[in-house]
Amino acid sequence: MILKNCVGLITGASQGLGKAFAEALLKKEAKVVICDINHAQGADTKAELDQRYGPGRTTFMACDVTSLPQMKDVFCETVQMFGRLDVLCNNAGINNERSWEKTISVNLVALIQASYLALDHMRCDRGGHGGSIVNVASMSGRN
Ligand SMILES: NC(=O)c1ccc[n+]([C@@H]2O[C@H](COP(=O)([O-])OP(=O)(O)OC[C@H]3O[C@@H](n4cnc5c(N)ncnc54)[C@H](O)[C@@H]3O)[C@@H](O)[C@H]2O)c1
Ligand SMILES: CC[C@@H](O)/C=C/C=C\C[C@@H](O)/C=C/C=C/C=C\[C@@H](O)CCCC(=O)O
Repeated sequence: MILKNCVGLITGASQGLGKAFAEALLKKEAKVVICDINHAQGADTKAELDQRYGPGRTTFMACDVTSLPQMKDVFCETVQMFGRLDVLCNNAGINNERSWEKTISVNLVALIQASYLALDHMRCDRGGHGGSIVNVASMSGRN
């Protein structure tokens, strides 16, 4: 898949699978926005990816995916900074057995909200270029 100069936004990408997805896009010469609730880890990861893949290709935006105003800002800043959005990866997820409401809010509601926001920027009839939305799930979701 040709991703050169494409722009990907990955939620929960300060560490773990999200960080690995960011690296996969950077290796294909895309630009990446990593957004995460963990400011310190996000800043460290941006610095590490800048060193590995060159400056100006990775941006960190601190946000809580369950906050619609924060997510609206993340999408607007992404397009202002890089001029386009081609890939959204809804990766942020938690496994909080003490609060099923919070788990549903992060793993499901935020994913749907972010997907609608992405469509606003990707839709060809609204000035976008189309794009792809990748949702990360779990076998736990089947049980
Ligand atoms: N690791 C596994 O074995 C596994 C298995 C099945 C599914 N998954 C799914 O893969 C995804 C990534 O998992 P991982 O193992 O890399 O997890 P991880 O805990 O290492 O990383 C998740 C990231 O999401 C961020 N995050 C959490 N809540 C957030 C919020 N409200 N707003 C913004 N960012 C938030 C965290 O700060 C963290 O950086 C998750 O959706 C998880 O459910 C992982
Ligand atoms: C229970 C694992 C998964 O459903 C939820 C993950 C939520 C947050 C990510 C991270 O903090 C924890 C990951 C833990 C993974 C544990 C075991 C995995 O090997 C399970 C793989 C099967 C699957 O859930 O798809």
